[in-house]
Amino acid sequence: MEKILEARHLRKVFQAGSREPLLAVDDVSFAVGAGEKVALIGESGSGKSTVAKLITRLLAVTDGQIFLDGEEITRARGMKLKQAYRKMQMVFQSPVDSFDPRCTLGDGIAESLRNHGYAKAEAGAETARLMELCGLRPELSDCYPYEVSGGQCQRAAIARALAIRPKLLILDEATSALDVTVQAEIMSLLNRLQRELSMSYLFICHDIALVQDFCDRVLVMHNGRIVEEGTADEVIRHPQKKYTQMLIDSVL
Ligand SMILES: Nc1ncnc2c1ncn2[C@@H]1O[C@H](COP(=O)(O)OP(=O)(O)OP(=O)(O)O)[C@@H](O)[C@H]1O
Repeated sequence: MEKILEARHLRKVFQAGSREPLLAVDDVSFAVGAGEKVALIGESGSGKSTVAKLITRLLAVTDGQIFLDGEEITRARGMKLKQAYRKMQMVFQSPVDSFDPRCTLGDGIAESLRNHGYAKAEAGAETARLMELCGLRPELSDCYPYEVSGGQCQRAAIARALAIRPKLLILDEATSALDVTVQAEIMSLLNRLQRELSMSYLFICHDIALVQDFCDRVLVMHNGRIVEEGTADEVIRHPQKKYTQMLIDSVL
């Protein structure tokens, strides 16, 4: 399978003032294939978000390499990083915070399109199409982030991430702040979008039950390392590590 993302031996050490250095990510290697949905799970503090931030270049790696669609982006900056963001987008846990509170949802999505070369009129039409694709009524385009529900705002954040047709979507606890029904709606939206647009997902969450029917492969993270890997069924039915069993017991 063609690889859209490859992380090789990633390491991240946080060094804050006089405190002991903290090894948050320790020799993490994995790949995400084209069209593949991979889950990265683990308890709070295991290093999942740090991995996401290293891959999206929001944090600099201490060591290791990152390849996106065959090209190394480990230290990409400027134009090269902008080009990488055309292929990879991220959706965060708190959709309201990821939008500018002074802009409507429609403006937020259109801005992303404009940043990537769309003319104003085209951006308006494409925003409407994306909102429809993500199950949002057109009139919500004029709402501010704090005027809509968490689920609607997360759909808008997904619409914005899709604006430039990325090959890879990194979702960091993207449904964790939503109640169970809305969570299920967003998972079903993500499933539909994946089928229609053949994207790859790196789905980061602490809840193994959520990814059970959704992801092709599961990576289990503990203390900064990937300790187990397999299909969701393999990992859930035959966990190899006590830690994975504990994660399963806590939710299933
Ligand atoms: N900017 C930072 N500076 C110092 N330490 C950090 C920083 N970001 C994260 N850490 C530490 O790195 C470790 C891993 O954190 P990380 O947020 O990646 O875990 P996580 O698995 O995503 O947890 P959560 O789901 O709670 O976000 C934790 O011990 C955390 O306190």
